[in-house]
Amino acid sequence: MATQLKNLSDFSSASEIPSAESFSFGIVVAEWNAEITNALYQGAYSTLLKYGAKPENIHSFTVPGSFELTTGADLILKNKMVDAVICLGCVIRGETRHFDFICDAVANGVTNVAVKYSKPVIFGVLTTDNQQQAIDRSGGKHGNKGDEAAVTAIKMAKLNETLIN
Ligand SMILES: Nc1c(NC[C@H](O)[C@H](O)[C@H](O)CO)[nH]c(=O)[nH]c1=O
Ligand SMILES: CC(=O)[C@@H](O)COP(=O)(O)O
Repeated sequence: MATQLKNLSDFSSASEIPSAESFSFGIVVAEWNAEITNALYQGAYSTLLKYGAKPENIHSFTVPGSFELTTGADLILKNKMVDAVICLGCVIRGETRHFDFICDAVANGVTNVAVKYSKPVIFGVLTTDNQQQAIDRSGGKHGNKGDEAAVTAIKMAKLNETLIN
């Protein structure tokens, strides 16, 4: 698996990460699998602060499940002046095909919201076969996808700023 070859929190050799000081962010977090999504949120929030974001410029909200992340992101961009939205969730496969429908809906949904508002909407959603894979990617041995989502949001906000000006 690709993630096993890359730590989600290792940016030591990554391209330069811009300062987040001038940017505002929305974070929308799914309540399903809260012990995982709370860890993703802590990773994302702390990473934004690490690269200079101001607490007052980080607007955080929760939604019931990952399926609602699309609507959450849309409502944030409709009502808040932010430079990027980070969507955090954890979808763990069950016995039925419900997993597939949620994952497809969220991936396509957040992409459509990003295009609708011409703003970066980051897919920080774990889509795993079991709980252990989610634990490993929310602060475990493979790092924290929340960290990765925050860095992606900073880089995309900078790109947007560069291309607008
Ligand atoms: N099973 C998981 C869900 N299911 C709930 C859906 O996301 C949605 O809230 C419901 O279908 C009502 O629209 N959500 C997750 O985030 N993770 C899961 O594993
Ligand atoms: C991803 C889901 O919705 C899943 O947790 C639901 O479990 P099941 O497919 O066994 O109903």
